[in-house]
Amino acid sequence: MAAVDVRELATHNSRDSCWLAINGIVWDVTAFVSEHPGGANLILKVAGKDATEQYETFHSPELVEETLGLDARKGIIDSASIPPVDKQSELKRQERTSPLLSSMVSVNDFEGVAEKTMTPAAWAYVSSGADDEISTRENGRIYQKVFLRGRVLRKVGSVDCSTEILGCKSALPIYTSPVGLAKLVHPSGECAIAAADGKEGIIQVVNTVSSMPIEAIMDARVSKDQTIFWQLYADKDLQKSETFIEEDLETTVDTPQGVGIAKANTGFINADIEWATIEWLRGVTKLPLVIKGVQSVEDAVMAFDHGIDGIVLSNHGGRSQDTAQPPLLTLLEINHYAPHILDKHMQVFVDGGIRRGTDIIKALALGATAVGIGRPVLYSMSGGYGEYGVRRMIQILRNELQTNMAFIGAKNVREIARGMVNTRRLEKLMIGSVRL
Ligand code: HEM
Ligand SMILES: Cc1cc2nc3c(=O)[nH]c(=O)nc-3n(C[C@H](O)[C@H](O)[C@H](O)COP(=O)(O)O)c2cc1C
Repeated sequence: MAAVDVRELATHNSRDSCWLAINGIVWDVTAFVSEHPGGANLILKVAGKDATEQYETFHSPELVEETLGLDARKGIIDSASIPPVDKQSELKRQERTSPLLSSMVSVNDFEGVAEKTMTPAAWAYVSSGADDEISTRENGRIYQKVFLRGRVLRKVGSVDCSTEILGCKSALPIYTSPVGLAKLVHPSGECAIAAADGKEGIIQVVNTVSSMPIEAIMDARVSKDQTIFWQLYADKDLQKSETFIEEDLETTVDTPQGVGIAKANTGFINADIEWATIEWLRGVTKLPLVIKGVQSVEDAVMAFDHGIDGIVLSNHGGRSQDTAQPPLLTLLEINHYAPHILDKHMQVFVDGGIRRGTDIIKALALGATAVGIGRPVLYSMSGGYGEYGVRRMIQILRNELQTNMAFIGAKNVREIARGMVNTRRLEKLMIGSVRL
């Protein structure tokens, strides 16, 4: 490849002619600028420059080639002439300014560290919700409106929190939800989560647009038997998704897997997913299928009738549509209008605002198999804590869950029963009638 002079690169700094250097290679992105799913401005800010640091904050190394193709390469640049960013010393600075991990005693403690140590852009990206952030707030608040009804004199002895999620063993009825761009928070990104989850015996859900390559995440597992679930954002070109599932998911990835499917609106993502797409997916893979983002009892019943293996009641942490109802309320709807779908072939998962062991008990009492933890995963790896922070966060939840299961009179997760929660204050918030 031809050598490109840094001064020449600098002249291609506009929408009309836009070049970037990434890891020493110069790319012509002129045709791509206005199609960039992250927005044209992000690219234009680094036009004519070495964009490696900004690019790597959001993307895996191979994405540029996959997206633009080799023809978009203009040549090689001597990236040694560009002063490197010392990521290790930045991490050391964060470690020095963060409190001792042992002083973190509740999941919410990590949020305070994250706010102080994350860059303003990362903090805004992770902590924010859509519009007025009403759903983000209400997701958590709703758990405070449910009261526990413990049973006494039940000889609980030692409490066993383990369960099975889609046929895979999990030490706790929790999993880490897919959270994009973990690398924004810690250089090990999703690899730190994989290692922490493996050591604590829980399952990680990884999304299509993870910030670390899937191979690196798989290598970060503690053993080949560690389960990872994969979330698929179906491509506009369904054939691409089919090839991905057949070639990458079922062959490269060699442990028991789940596939999740989510609907969203950015660039390459297929926003036309319908129930027929689910039938297509069922034909493409024998892996368990989970639909994430179910927000009504009507759709929960549709999923059940389509033979889906699991649903995640979720409004994506209030990040998509503001004022979407809290997932716990959707779970209550299912209890009220369609209890026949609980405890059958389809498992129900819930996420959004879960921060306490008692929150987990409340969701399980209403029929959830397990709950997803989103933002706390990223908060707990901030401040330079990485894998150790995520482990501490999981351990805090485990301790709270064990203690509260003993209080409530349940020695294992199957003994957490509907009668152990009083949901009276929520019932007036629930929709008055539905047509199923
Ligand atoms: C030529 C270089 C680039 C290519 C080919 C590219 C490609 C893409 C693609 C395909 C997506 C969709 C999601 C994904 O697959 O990750 C995306 C999203 C995004 N990109 Fe880039 N990108 C480039 C450079 C950059 C740069 C330099 C930045 C930041 C300064 C950036 C920031 C983002 C952000 C913030 C998103 C949205 C992520 C989300 O909402 O989940 N990209 N980009
Ligand atoms: C930074 C960030 C990125 C996320 N990215 C995705 C994603 O790519 N796909 C998805 O289905 N959900 C995504 N979510 C939503 C989470 O999977 C989860 O549903 C939500 O965060 C749960 O709420 P909580 O953060 O209150 O625990 C993201 C959440 C955050 C905070």
